Amino acid sequence: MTGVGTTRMAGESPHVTDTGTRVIPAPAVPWTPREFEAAARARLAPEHYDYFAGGAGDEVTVRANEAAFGRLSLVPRVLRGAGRPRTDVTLPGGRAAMPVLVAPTAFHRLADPEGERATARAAAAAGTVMIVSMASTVAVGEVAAAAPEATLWFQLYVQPDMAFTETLVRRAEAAGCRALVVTVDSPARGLRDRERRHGFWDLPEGMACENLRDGGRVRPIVMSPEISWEHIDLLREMTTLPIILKGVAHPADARLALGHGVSGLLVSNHGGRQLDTVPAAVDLLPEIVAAVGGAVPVLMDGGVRRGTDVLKAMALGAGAVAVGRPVIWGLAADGERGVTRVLDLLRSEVEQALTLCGCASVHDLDPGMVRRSCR
Ligand SMILES: Cc1cc2nc3c(=O)[nH]c(=O)nc-3n(C[C@H](O)[C@H](O)[C@H](O)COP(=O)(O)O)c2cc1C
Ligand SMILES: CC(C)CC(=O)C(=O)O
Repeated sequence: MTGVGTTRMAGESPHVTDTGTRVIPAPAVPWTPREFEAAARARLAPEHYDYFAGGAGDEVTVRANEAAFGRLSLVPRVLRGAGRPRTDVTLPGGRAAMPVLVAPTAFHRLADPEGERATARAAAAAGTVMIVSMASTVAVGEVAAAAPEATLWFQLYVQPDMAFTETLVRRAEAAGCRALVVTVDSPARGLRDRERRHGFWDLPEGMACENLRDGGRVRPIVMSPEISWEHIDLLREMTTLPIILKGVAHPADARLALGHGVSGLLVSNHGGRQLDTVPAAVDLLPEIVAAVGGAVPVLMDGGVRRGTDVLKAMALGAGAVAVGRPVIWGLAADGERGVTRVLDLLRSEVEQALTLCGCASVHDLDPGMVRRSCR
């Protein structure tokens, strides 16, 4: 007889097979962040599911991000009497109750009519940071108004028209955003076959990138190969907000960034959506952490799906992690409630994994608790 757990969700009835094994049927409500994907897929138009799920090229990096966590093992410590662990962290833009942030992702109204408003309310309920995408389908000021308790950071693609970039920065400041996350891995848009196959180029009628409004029109997002460190210097002069560079992958760039007044780095390959065959984000992390030498916090995103993934990244030196697709899946599956549940699952998994590792907080994690296995 295999006891699979003591809690059951409404509507579930364990039954016994003729071999005597107790079977719990697939839950009506997803129990893990990964299980939300199927629920979301069932509700999304195929072209929108593929936009959210897909990546660049052969999606080598999309797969690598999750697979790399599977190749890392956690080695717990015992008998430390650590008690119930704390999960809160201090970040450049303030504190968060958990080390899992909402990564910037575009077009939330494709997933739920409330769009980014719903995501922000769920992030506020979880006490975590939502990084609002510049390509949000609700203007950042309205996101802030819908979730006054939320801690928001604003993600920016520097626009070659620096006067308009300044307009975007002022909109983020006026909305109360506490940091700017400047995405630097996008001098061009990634080559995404799934989007091309569907001919997914535009948002449906009545939906737009609301932050890009300029008079009577909505500007297109320009991804320009002309953007350079000079633009980061201009941004640094433009605002007192902490600047976090998102998408740094090479340790040489991490070292360069330190000379440009940044308050943090977010190691990321854009969820495998920009340059395909970039290494898994968690595999890039140790070299970047070493290059930065503690000068600024290093965050990471890409492939985080479990509390144990969060611990692995933090043991390797991340100050926090962010999740992209799991939040989208929660939003598409069940709106604000779905995002709340995804974040709550991740928070409780982090707490449980810290307990099992003998840690009183994320500060007790260290690289010696992570091993690379040959799987
Ligand atoms: C549908 C989608 C839209 C995204 N939009 C943006 C964006 O507007 N700006 C940005 O910097 N990154 C964007 N990203 C990348 C995420 O911020 C993040 O790097 C990535 O999703 C992390 O990987 P994960 O989805 O495996 O958690 C997007 C990712 C996805 C999946
Ligand atoms: C609208 C896009 C620029 C958003 C993005 O970064 C992405 O789809 O990965």
